[in-house]
Amino acid sequence: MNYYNNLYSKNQEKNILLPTFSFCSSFSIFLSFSSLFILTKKRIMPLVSTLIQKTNDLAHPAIQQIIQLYATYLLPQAQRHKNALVPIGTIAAIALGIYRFYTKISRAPAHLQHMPQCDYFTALKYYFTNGLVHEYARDVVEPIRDNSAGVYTRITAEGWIVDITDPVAAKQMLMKADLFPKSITTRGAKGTLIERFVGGPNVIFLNGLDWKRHRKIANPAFHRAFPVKTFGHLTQTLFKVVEDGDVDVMDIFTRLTLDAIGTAGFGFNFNALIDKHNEWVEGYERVRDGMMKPLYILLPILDTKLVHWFPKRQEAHQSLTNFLNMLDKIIINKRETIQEKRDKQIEDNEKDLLSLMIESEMNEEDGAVMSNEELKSNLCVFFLAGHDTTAFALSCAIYELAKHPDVQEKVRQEVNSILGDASETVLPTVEQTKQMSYLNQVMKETLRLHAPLANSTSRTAAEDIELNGVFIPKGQLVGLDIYNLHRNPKCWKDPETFDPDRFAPGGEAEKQPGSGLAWVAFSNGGRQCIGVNFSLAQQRVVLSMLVRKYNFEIPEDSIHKEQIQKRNIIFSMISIDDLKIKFKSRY
Ligand code: HEM
Repeated sequence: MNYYNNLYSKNQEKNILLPTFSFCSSFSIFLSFSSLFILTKKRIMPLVSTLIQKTNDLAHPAIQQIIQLYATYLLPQAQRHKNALVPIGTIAAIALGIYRFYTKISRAPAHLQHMPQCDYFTALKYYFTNGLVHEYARDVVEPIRDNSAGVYTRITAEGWIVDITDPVAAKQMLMKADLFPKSITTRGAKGTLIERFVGGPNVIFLNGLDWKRHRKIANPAFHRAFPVKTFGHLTQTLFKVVEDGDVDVMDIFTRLTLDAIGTAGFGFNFNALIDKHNEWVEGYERVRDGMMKPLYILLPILDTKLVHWFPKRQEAHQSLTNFLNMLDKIIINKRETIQEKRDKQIEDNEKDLLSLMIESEMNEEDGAVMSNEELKSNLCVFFLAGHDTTAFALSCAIYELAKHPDVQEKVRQEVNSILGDASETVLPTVEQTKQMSYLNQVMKETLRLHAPLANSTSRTAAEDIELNGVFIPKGQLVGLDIYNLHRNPKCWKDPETFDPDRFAPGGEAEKQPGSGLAWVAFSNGGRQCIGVNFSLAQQRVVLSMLVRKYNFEIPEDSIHKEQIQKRNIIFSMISIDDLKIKFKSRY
């Protein structure tokens, strides 16, 4: 643990707040010296002129403008009226101080200057204003990606990170999980909303032996849980809620996936599809929305010691406490019922993930266990990682089907050939969904263009290492830029075009250059998404039932007509505002 703490503190030195403090102190010193010079009035003019010239050569255009103003208007005045020296000197000192501040924080640290860097302020603006993903990619990342080894650096709230957009480098990183442990900076500061929800001991953030123990207990649950009946019933409920006309797909799929993860995760029905204003749904939304506020990530003290100043924030904390208390009770009850059923040898059909994890722990021969606290923390991350992501994937799939009527019809024909074309609702079985190969291609191509996680969580290089020939120093934060890797023209022909045939047998996806990884929607290697099959099964059931029941079109006045307007939210998750699709019943 000490080892990770050392890496942590090393990374913290690169946090964006620290240069601010260092600026304040160096600026004060600078100001004192300049004032001293000015007050003694000794040969001040030649010194000022030299400084101006030197700074002007190096400075950013904005600073150059300030210097030009100073040299054109203020300096001549100063030469005429000697009394004006003090204020003018102070302005000069401030301008130079700003320049120093700018260069100090906006340039990547020396050990990263051998790789391309994203513009600092553009990156910050994107982060804090929930910027549009495609604009950021087009203006900032693409020029860097296409003219480099696909390894670049950018600033984030965690500090300077090295991001990967190249398939070979991606493979090198993902296949050496031990050399790239998860960074603990991602968890958030102690006591914040984020940290209380997902920062506990769970499979997403743990490393080493603890991670292995969690994964060992959770893996069997995810290999056995294919609750297709649950997914089918929820889709039937969705049919009752949706009316013909413009449907906000993000809204309905977020509600459906919330009910799915509640029911299939730990046997709790949020009832979000039927009643989206009930206390549990609204409570969960308060927590989710609260976690997306960058201000509290940047200034965690507002979320902890000073939280009593912010009543809305307190409400979010209270909702989280209610949710965590509810999970505590569920876990205790589940342990008791499972033990009872074991004693009476009663078999359940579709078991939830929590039951399967408790059973897998009971079956462990080498005695690996998970405490109730650990079980709870894992349920929280299954929640966060599993429900918005799948809702996003479903929404984008329906969008692409609406945009490409030929693909929509081909999927419908395939599904009808398996489930029958009678005008009635049919719940597919696991076996039937596995036969839907074209639907599967559509899902994969959707996840390529619209990966719900635009970036992986950050890792920390455990030693000096090279990625695709680029040197990465020990202790450096590293991550996958999934969005820009999935659109890398070195891997994909016409990467912006939606083409499910890329994933046909023998298609482009199977013929990737080198031995890299160009499709990593669920990551890969030891730390691949544990919920991949759970999510894919859910998508197959929901999409196959929807294409049989409805035709889809993009409304004429949609802001997404040409391209989905995706926004960066938190943890590199992406959201879409107001994505409406026209639904028309077929029966
Ligand atoms: C379309 C849906 C989903 C996508 C695109 C997705 C994507 C990902 C990605 C990219 C990672 C790797 C993150 C990293 O290494 O930084 C990941 C990890 C993970 N995902 Fe998912 N996920 C999805 C659904 C789910 C579901 C349904 C669950 C659980 C119910 C889940 C649980 C997890 C967990 C626990 C991890 C961490 C695994 C580990 O580190 O051992 N995900 N997911």
